[in-house]
Amino acid sequence: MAGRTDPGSDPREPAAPGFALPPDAPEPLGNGPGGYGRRVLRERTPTLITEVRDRHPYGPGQRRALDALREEIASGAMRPLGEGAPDRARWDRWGAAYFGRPWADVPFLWWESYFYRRLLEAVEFFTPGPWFWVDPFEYWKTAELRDATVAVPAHRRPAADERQALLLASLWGNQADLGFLFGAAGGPAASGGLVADDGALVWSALDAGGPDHVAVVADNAGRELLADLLLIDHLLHTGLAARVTLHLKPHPYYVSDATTADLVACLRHLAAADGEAAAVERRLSETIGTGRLRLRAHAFFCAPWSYHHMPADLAEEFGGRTLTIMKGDLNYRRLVGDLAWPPTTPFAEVTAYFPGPVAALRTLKSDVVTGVDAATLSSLDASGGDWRTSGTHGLIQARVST
Ligand SMILES: O=P(O)(O)OC[C@H]1O[C@](O)(CO)[C@@H](O)[C@@H]1O
Repeated sequence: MAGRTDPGSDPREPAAPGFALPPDAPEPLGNGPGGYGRRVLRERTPTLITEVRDRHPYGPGQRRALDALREEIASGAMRPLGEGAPDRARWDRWGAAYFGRPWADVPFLWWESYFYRRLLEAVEFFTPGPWFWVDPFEYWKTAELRDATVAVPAHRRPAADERQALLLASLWGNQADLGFLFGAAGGPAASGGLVADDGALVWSALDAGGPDHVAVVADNAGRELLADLLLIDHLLHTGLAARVTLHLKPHPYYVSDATTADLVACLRHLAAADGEAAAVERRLSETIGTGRLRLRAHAFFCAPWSYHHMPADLAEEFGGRTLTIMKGDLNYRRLVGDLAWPPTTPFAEVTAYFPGPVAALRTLKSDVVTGVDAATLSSLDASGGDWRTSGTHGLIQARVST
Protein backbone atom coordinates (compact mmCIF):
# COMPACT_ATOMS: atom_id res chain seq x y z
CA MET A 1 0.00 0.00 0.00
CA ALA A 2 1.28 3.45 -0.88
CA GLY A 3 3.42 5.11 1.72
CA ARG A 4 3.50 2.33 4.30
CA THR A 5 5.79 -0.56 4.99
CA ASP A 6 4.71 -4.05 5.83
CA PRO A 7 5.57 -5.16 9.39
CA GLY A 8 6.26 -8.68 8.13
CA SER A 9 5.12 -11.33 5.75
CA ASP A 10 2.23 -13.54 6.80
CA PRO A 11 3.56 -15.33 9.89
CA ARG A 12 0.74 -17.84 10.05
CA GLU A 13 1.01 -20.29 7.26
CA PRO A 14 -0.98 -23.47 7.76
CA ALA A 15 0.15 -25.11 11.00
CA ALA A 16 2.20 -28.27 10.69
CA PRO A 17 0.12 -31.40 11.27
CA GLY A 18 -0.25 -32.66 14.82
CA PHE A 19 -0.23 -29.27 16.50
CA ALA A 20 -3.95 -28.96 17.14
CA LEU A 21 -5.19 -28.60 20.69
CA PRO A 22 -6.80 -31.76 22.03
CA PRO A 23 -10.59 -31.76 21.62
CA ASP A 24 -11.07 -31.71 25.40
CA ALA A 25 -8.83 -28.65 25.93
CA PRO A 26 -10.43 -26.03 28.18
CA GLU A 27 -11.80 -22.66 27.07
CA PRO A 28 -9.54 -19.71 26.18
CA LEU A 29 -9.12 -17.24 29.02
CA GLY A 30 -11.31 -14.21 28.54
CA ASN A 31 -12.13 -10.99 30.33
CA GLY A 32 -14.72 -12.17 32.82
CA PRO A 33 -15.24 -10.87 36.37
CA GLY A 34 -12.32 -11.71 38.67
CA GLY A 35 -10.10 -12.71 35.73
CA TYR A 36 -6.77 -11.07 35.03
CA GLY A 37 -7.71 -10.19 31.45
CA ARG A 38 -10.41 -7.83 32.69
CA ARG A 39 -7.92 -5.94 34.88
CA VAL A 40 -5.54 -5.52 31.95
CA LEU A 41 -8.40 -4.37 29.70
CA ARG A 42 -9.89 -1.93 32.20
CA GLU A 43 -6.81 -0.62 34.01
CA ARG A 44 -3.48 -1.33 32.37
CA THR A 45 -4.36 -0.71 28.73
CA PRO A 46 -5.93 2.78 29.11
CA THR A 47 -3.12 3.87 31.43
CA LEU A 48 -0.54 2.74 28.91
CA ILE A 49 -2.23 4.72 26.11
CA THR A 50 -2.28 7.85 28.28
CA GLU A 51 1.38 7.43 29.27
CA VAL A 52 2.53 6.91 25.69
CA ARG A 53 0.55 10.02 24.64
CA ASP A 54 1.94 12.14 27.46
CA ARG A 55 5.57 11.15 26.97
CA HIS A 56 5.83 12.09 23.29
CA PRO A 57 5.39 15.30 21.30
CA TYR A 58 2.87 13.64 19.02
CA GLY A 59 0.86 15.71 16.54
CA PRO A 60 -2.90 16.15 16.55
CA GLY A 61 -3.57 13.14 14.31
CA GLN A 62 -1.64 10.78 16.58
CA ARG A 63 -3.28 12.21 19.70
CA ARG A 64 -6.72 11.82 18.19
CA ALA A 65 -5.92 8.25 17.17
CA LEU A 66 -4.70 7.36 20.67
CA ASP A 67 -7.77 8.93 22.29
CA ALA A 68 -10.03 7.10 19.86
CA LEU A 69 -8.31 3.80 20.63
CA ARG A 70 -8.79 4.34 24.37
CA GLU A 71 -12.49 5.09 23.78
CA GLU A 72 -12.94 2.11 21.52
CA ILE A 73 -11.44 -0.26 24.07
CA ALA A 74 -13.57 1.14 26.90
CA SER A 75 -16.93 1.18 25.20
CA GLY A 76 -16.80 0.62 21.48
CA ALA A 77 -16.67 -2.22 19.00
CA MET A 78 -13.30 -3.56 17.89
CA ARG A 79 -12.32 -1.94 14.58
CA PRO A 80 -10.09 -3.40 11.90
CA LEU A 81 -6.81 -1.73 10.98
CA GLY A 82 -7.09 1.38 8.81
CA GLU A 83 -7.41 1.16 5.04
CA GLY A 84 -3.76 1.92 4.33
CA ALA A 85 -2.25 -0.60 6.72
CA PRO A 86 0.04 -2.94 4.78
CA ASP A 87 -1.00 -5.92 6.88
CA ARG A 88 -4.69 -5.09 6.87
CA ALA A 89 -5.73 -8.12 4.80
CA ARG A 90 -3.97 -10.48 7.17
CA TRP A 91 -5.50 -8.95 10.30
CA ASP A 92 -8.92 -8.84 8.58
CA ARG A 93 -8.66 -12.57 8.07
CA TRP A 94 -7.41 -13.25 11.59
CA GLY A 95 -9.96 -10.93 13.21
CA ALA A 96 -13.03 -11.81 11.13
CA ALA A 97 -14.73 -13.41 14.13
CA TYR A 98 -13.91 -10.49 16.44
CA PHE A 99 -14.21 -7.20 14.57
CA GLY A 100 -17.44 -5.39 15.37
CA ARG A 101 -17.65 -6.93 18.83
CA PRO A 102 -16.75 -5.29 22.17
CA TRP A 103 -13.11 -5.86 23.14
CA ALA A 104 -14.28 -7.60 26.30
CA ASP A 105 -15.85 -10.37 24.16
CA VAL A 106 -12.54 -11.28 22.50
CA PRO A 107 -10.09 -13.81 24.04
CA PHE A 108 -7.45 -12.12 26.17
CA LEU A 109 -4.46 -13.47 24.20
CA TRP A 110 -5.92 -12.24 20.92
CA TRP A 111 -7.04 -8.75 21.88
CA GLU A 112 -3.88 -7.90 23.82
CA SER A 113 -1.69 -8.68 20.83
CA TYR A 114 -3.99 -6.72 18.51
CA PHE A 115 -3.92 -3.82 20.97
CA TYR A 116 -0.17 -3.44 20.47
CA ARG A 117 -0.61 -3.49 16.69
CA ARG A 118 -3.28 -0.76 16.98
CA LEU A 119 -1.08 1.32 19.27
CA LEU A 120 1.70 1.21 16.66
CA GLU A 121 -0.83 2.27 14.04
CA ALA A 122 -1.99 5.21 16.17
CA VAL A 123 1.56 6.53 16.61
CA GLU A 124 2.35 6.02 12.89
CA PHE A 125 5.15 3.57 13.58
CA PHE A 126 4.93 1.86 10.19
CA THR A 127 4.18 5.04 8.23
CA PRO A 128 7.19 6.58 6.48
CA GLY A 129 7.58 10.08 7.88
CA PRO A 130 8.81 11.68 11.08
CA TRP A 131 7.58 8.90 13.39
CA PHE A 132 8.58 5.96 11.23
CA TRP A 133 10.04 3.19 13.45
CA VAL A 134 10.17 5.45 16.52
CA ASP A 135 9.65 2.97 19.38
CA PRO A 136 6.83 4.33 21.62
CA PHE A 137 8.24 2.37 24.57
CA GLU A 138 11.87 3.45 24.18
CA TYR A 139 11.51 6.03 26.99
CA TRP A 140 10.85 3.32 29.60
CA LYS A 141 13.27 0.80 28.16
CA THR A 142 16.13 3.31 28.23
CA ALA A 143 15.35 4.41 31.79
CA GLU A 144 15.30 0.82 32.98
CA LEU A 145 18.56 -0.10 31.30
CA ARG A 146 20.27 3.03 32.63
CA ASP A 147 19.64 1.83 36.19
CA ALA A 148 20.63 -1.79 35.56
CA THR A 149 23.74 -3.03 37.29
CA VAL A 150 25.38 -6.07 35.78
CA ALA A 151 26.42 -8.76 38.21
CA VAL A 152 28.68 -11.01 36.19
CA PRO A 153 29.73 -14.11 38.15
CA ALA A 154 33.27 -13.98 39.37
CA HIS A 155 33.87 -17.66 38.50
CA ARG A 156 34.71 -18.46 42.12
CA ARG A 157 31.85 -20.79 42.81
CA PRO A 158 31.59 -24.43 41.83
CA ALA A 159 30.54 -24.64 38.19
CA ALA A 160 27.19 -26.28 39.03
CA ASP A 161 26.25 -23.44 41.41
CA GLU A 162 27.30 -20.85 38.92
CA ARG A 163 25.26 -22.16 36.04
CA GLN A 164 22.23 -22.63 38.27
CA ALA A 165 22.64 -19.02 39.46
CA LEU A 166 22.66 -17.86 35.84
CA LEU A 167 19.52 -19.86 35.05
CA LEU A 168 17.75 -18.38 38.06
CA ALA A 169 18.92 -14.86 37.18
CA SER A 170 17.44 -15.30 33.72
CA LEU A 171 14.18 -16.49 35.28
CA TRP A 172 13.90 -13.71 37.87
CA GLY A 173 15.00 -11.15 35.30
CA ASN A 174 11.49 -11.70 33.96
CA GLN A 175 10.17 -9.74 36.95
CA ALA A 176 11.54 -6.65 35.23
CA ASP A 177 8.49 -6.36 32.97
CA LEU A 178 7.80 -2.70 32.27
CA GLY A 179 4.11 -3.49 31.80
CA PHE A 180 3.91 -3.50 35.59
CA LEU A 181 4.53 0.25 35.55
CA PHE A 182 1.05 0.71 34.14
CA GLY A 183 -0.90 -1.59 36.45
CA ALA A 184 -2.93 -0.41 39.42
CA ALA A 185 -0.85 -2.42 41.89
CA GLY A 186 2.65 -1.51 40.68
CA GLY A 187 5.47 -4.02 40.24
CA PRO A 188 6.23 -7.26 42.05
CA ALA A 189 7.49 -6.73 45.57
CA ALA A 190 9.47 -9.87 46.31
CA SER A 191 10.36 -13.30 45.05
CA GLY A 192 7.91 -15.82 46.45
CA GLY A 193 9.81 -18.87 45.26
CA LEU A 194 9.26 -21.43 42.54
CA VAL A 195 5.89 -23.13 42.08
CA ALA A 196 7.60 -25.81 39.93
CA ASP A 197 11.29 -26.51 39.43
CA ASP A 198 12.49 -28.67 36.55
CA GLY A 199 15.97 -27.09 36.66
CA ALA A 200 17.62 -30.51 36.81
CA LEU A 201 15.82 -31.55 33.61
CA VAL A 202 17.07 -28.44 31.82
CA TRP A 203 20.67 -29.25 32.71
CA SER A 204 20.24 -32.91 31.86
CA ALA A 205 19.12 -31.93 28.36
CA LEU A 206 22.10 -29.61 27.95
CA ASP A 207 24.60 -32.05 29.48
CA ALA A 208 23.46 -34.90 27.26
CA GLY A 209 26.13 -33.93 24.74
CA GLY A 210 26.12 -33.82 20.97
CA PRO A 211 26.35 -30.78 18.74
CA ASP A 212 23.99 -28.74 20.86
CA HIS A 213 22.08 -25.92 19.27
CA VAL A 214 19.97 -24.11 21.84
CA ALA A 215 17.19 -21.62 21.08
CA VAL A 216 16.35 -18.82 23.49
CA VAL A 217 13.05 -17.06 22.81
CA ALA A 218 13.60 -13.72 24.48
CA ASP A 219 11.01 -11.72 26.35
CA ASN A 220 11.83 -8.34 27.88
CA ALA A 221 14.64 -5.93 27.06
CA GLY A 222 16.83 -4.33 29.75
CA ARG A 223 17.55 -6.33 32.90
CA GLU A 224 15.90 -9.50 31.65
CA LEU A 225 17.79 -9.54 28.37
CA LEU A 226 21.06 -8.77 30.18
CA ALA A 227 20.52 -11.85 32.36
CA ASP A 228 19.63 -13.90 29.28
CA LEU A 229 22.83 -12.76 27.59
CA LEU A 230 24.93 -13.86 30.56
CA LEU A 231 23.29 -17.28 30.40
CA ILE A 232 23.86 -17.50 26.64
CA ASP A 233 27.49 -16.46 27.06
CA HIS A 234 27.90 -19.22 29.66
CA LEU A 235 26.39 -21.85 27.35
CA LEU A 236 28.64 -20.84 24.48
CA HIS A 237 31.76 -20.15 26.49
CA THR A 238 31.67 -23.45 28.36
CA GLY A 239 30.83 -25.40 25.22
CA LEU A 240 27.49 -26.59 26.62
CA ALA A 241 26.03 -25.19 23.42
CA ALA A 242 27.89 -25.22 20.14
CA ARG A 243 25.41 -22.66 18.79
CA VAL A 244 22.59 -20.52 20.13
CA THR A 245 19.77 -18.82 18.26
CA LEU A 246 18.29 -15.83 20.06
CA HIS A 247 14.74 -15.01 18.95
CA LEU A 248 13.79 -11.35 19.26
CA LYS A 249 10.66 -9.40 18.33
CA PRO A 250 10.62 -7.84 14.88
CA HIS A 251 9.10 -4.62 16.25
CA PRO A 252 8.02 -3.09 19.59
CA TYR A 253 5.44 -5.18 21.42
CA TYR A 254 4.02 -5.66 24.95
CA VAL A 255 5.85 -2.53 26.13
CA SER A 256 9.28 -3.92 26.90
CA ASP A 257 9.69 -6.93 24.59
CA ALA A 258 13.21 -7.07 23.20
CA THR A 259 13.91 -6.08 19.61
CA THR A 260 17.29 -6.08 17.86
CA ALA A 261 17.72 -2.41 18.84
CA ASP A 262 17.25 -3.41 22.48
CA LEU A 263 19.86 -6.14 22.11
CA VAL A 264 22.33 -3.60 20.75
CA ALA A 265 21.55 -1.32 23.72
CA CYS A 266 22.25 -4.19 26.13
CA LEU A 267 25.54 -5.03 24.45
CA ARG A 268 26.59 -1.38 24.71
CA HIS A 269 25.58 -1.38 28.36
CA LEU A 270 27.78 -4.43 28.99
CA ALA A 271 30.66 -2.89 27.05
CA ALA A 272 30.49 0.23 29.22
CA ALA A 273 30.45 -1.72 32.49
CA ASP A 274 33.50 -2.76 34.46
CA GLY A 275 35.59 -5.91 34.29
CA GLU A 276 34.03 -9.19 33.26
CA ALA A 277 30.89 -7.57 31.79
CA ALA A 278 32.92 -5.95 29.03
CA ALA A 279 34.55 -9.32 28.30
CA VAL A 280 31.08 -10.88 27.99
CA GLU A 281 30.14 -8.22 25.46
CA ARG A 282 33.27 -8.89 23.42
CA ARG A 283 32.63 -12.63 23.40
CA LEU A 284 28.97 -12.20 22.45
CA SER A 285 29.69 -9.72 19.66
CA GLU A 286 32.38 -12.05 18.37
CA THR A 287 30.03 -15.04 18.37
CA ILE A 288 27.37 -13.00 16.56
CA GLY A 289 30.07 -12.19 14.03
CA THR A 290 30.98 -15.82 13.50
CA GLY A 291 27.36 -17.04 13.48
CA ARG A 292 27.68 -19.15 16.64
CA LEU A 293 25.13 -16.78 18.15
CA ARG A 294 22.45 -16.23 15.54
CA LEU A 295 19.68 -13.62 15.77
CA ARG A 296 16.18 -14.11 14.41
CA ALA A 297 13.10 -11.88 14.56
CA HIS A 298 10.25 -13.91 13.08
CA ALA A 299 6.95 -12.11 12.43
CA PHE A 300 5.08 -14.88 14.27
CA PHE A 301 6.38 -13.58 17.60
CA CYS A 302 4.05 -10.57 17.21
CA ALA A 303 1.02 -12.61 16.05
CA PRO A 304 -2.02 -13.12 18.32
CA TRP A 305 -1.83 -16.93 18.37
CA SER A 306 -0.49 -19.67 20.56
CA TYR A 307 2.43 -21.79 19.35
CA HIS A 308 -0.08 -24.41 18.19
CA HIS A 309 -0.42 -22.14 15.16
CA MET A 310 3.26 -21.60 14.46
CA PRO A 311 4.24 -21.60 10.80
CA ALA A 312 6.12 -24.53 9.33
CA ASP A 313 9.49 -22.77 9.14
CA LEU A 314 9.45 -21.99 12.86
CA ALA A 315 8.28 -25.51 13.72
CA GLU A 316 11.15 -26.92 11.72
CA GLU A 317 13.56 -24.61 13.50
CA PHE A 318 12.36 -25.55 17.00
CA GLY A 319 12.28 -29.20 15.99
CA GLY A 320 16.00 -29.07 15.28
CA ARG A 321 17.06 -27.55 18.61
CA THR A 322 18.54 -29.50 21.55
CA LEU A 323 16.41 -27.30 23.77
CA THR A 324 14.22 -24.25 23.26
CA ILE A 325 14.09 -21.96 26.28
CA MET A 326 10.91 -19.88 26.31
CA LYS A 327 11.24 -16.76 28.42
CA GLY A 328 8.49 -14.95 30.25
CA ASP A 329 4.79 -14.89 30.79
CA LEU A 330 3.53 -14.24 27.28
CA ASN A 331 5.66 -17.00 25.78
CA TYR A 332 4.25 -19.32 28.43
CA ARG A 333 0.69 -18.32 27.55
CA ARG A 334 1.43 -19.02 23.92
CA LEU A 335 3.21 -22.28 24.66
CA VAL A 336 0.46 -23.92 26.70
CA GLY A 337 -2.38 -22.01 25.01
CA ASP A 338 -3.98 -19.23 27.07
CA LEU A 339 -6.55 -21.69 28.35
CA ALA A 340 -8.27 -22.38 31.65
CA TRP A 341 -6.17 -25.50 32.38
CA PRO A 342 -6.57 -27.07 35.80
CA PRO A 343 -3.19 -26.02 37.34
CA THR A 344 -2.23 -29.64 38.06
CA THR A 345 -2.38 -30.60 34.36
CA PRO A 346 1.13 -31.90 33.54
CA PHE A 347 3.29 -29.45 31.63
CA ALA A 348 4.70 -32.32 29.53
CA GLU A 349 1.16 -33.22 28.46
CA VAL A 350 0.16 -29.73 27.33
CA THR A 351 3.43 -29.16 25.49
CA ALA A 352 3.54 -32.61 23.86
CA TYR A 353 2.68 -30.98 20.52
CA PHE A 354 5.80 -28.77 20.55
CA PRO A 355 8.24 -30.03 17.93
CA GLY A 356 11.31 -30.30 20.17
CA PRO A 357 12.49 -30.30 23.79
CA VAL A 358 11.23 -27.15 25.48
CA ALA A 359 11.69 -25.33 28.77
CA ALA A 360 9.85 -22.35 30.24
CA LEU A 361 11.43 -19.76 32.56
CA ARG A 362 8.66 -17.52 33.74
CA THR A 363 7.47 -15.34 36.58
CA LEU A 364 3.72 -15.71 36.91
CA LYS A 365 1.88 -12.63 35.64
CA SER A 366 -1.41 -13.97 34.29
CA ASP A 367 -3.97 -16.60 35.21
CA VAL A 368 -2.76 -19.56 33.18
CA VAL A 369 -0.56 -22.17 34.87
CA THR A 370 0.05 -25.91 34.49
CA GLY A 371 2.27 -28.50 36.16
CA VAL A 372 1.79 -27.43 39.78
CA ASP A 373 1.53 -30.39 42.16
CA ALA A 374 -1.58 -30.67 44.30
CA ALA A 375 0.13 -29.98 47.65
CA THR A 376 1.90 -26.87 46.35
CA LEU A 377 -1.32 -25.68 44.78
CA SER A 378 -3.33 -25.95 47.96
CA SER A 379 -0.72 -24.12 50.03
CA LEU A 380 -0.46 -21.34 47.41
CA ASP A 381 -4.23 -20.99 47.30
CA ALA A 382 -4.42 -20.99 51.10
CA SER A 383 -1.86 -18.17 51.27
CA GLY A 384 -4.54 -15.82 49.97
CA GLY A 385 -1.93 -14.03 47.85
CA ASP A 386 -2.11 -13.06 44.22
CA TRP A 387 0.46 -15.75 43.34
CA ARG A 388 -0.77 -16.35 39.81
CA THR A 389 -0.55 -12.77 38.57
CA SER A 390 1.64 -10.59 40.76
CA GLY A 391 5.02 -11.74 39.37
CA THR A 392 6.23 -12.71 42.84
CA HIS A 393 6.39 -16.42 41.98
CA GLY A 394 8.34 -18.17 39.27
CA LEU A 395 8.62 -21.52 37.56
CA ILE A 396 11.10 -23.61 35.64
CA GLN A 397 9.31 -26.28 33.62
CA ALA A 398 10.69 -28.57 30.96
CA ARG A 399 9.77 -31.39 28.63
CA VAL A 400 12.97 -32.81 27.31
CA SER A 401 11.95 -36.08 25.69
CA THR A 402 10.05 -35.98 22.43
O1 LIG B 1 6.78 -9.75 29.82
P1 LIG B 1 6.04 -11.00 30.08
O2 LIG B 1 6.66 -11.80 31.17
O3 LIG B 1 5.77 -11.78 28.87
O4 LIG B 1 4.67 -10.56 30.70
C1 LIG B 1 3.74 -9.92 29.96
C2 LIG B 1 2.44 -10.09 30.63
O5 LIG B 1 1.97 -8.81 30.93
C3 LIG B 1 0.69 -8.67 30.46
O6 LIG B 1 0.81 -8.09 29.20
C4 LIG B 1 -0.20 -7.79 31.20
O7 LIG B 1 -0.14 -8.06 32.49
C5 LIG B 1 0.24 -10.10 30.39
O8 LIG B 1 -0.85 -10.24 29.68
C6 LIG B 1 1.43 -10.72 29.80
O9 LIG B 1 1.35 -12.08 29.76
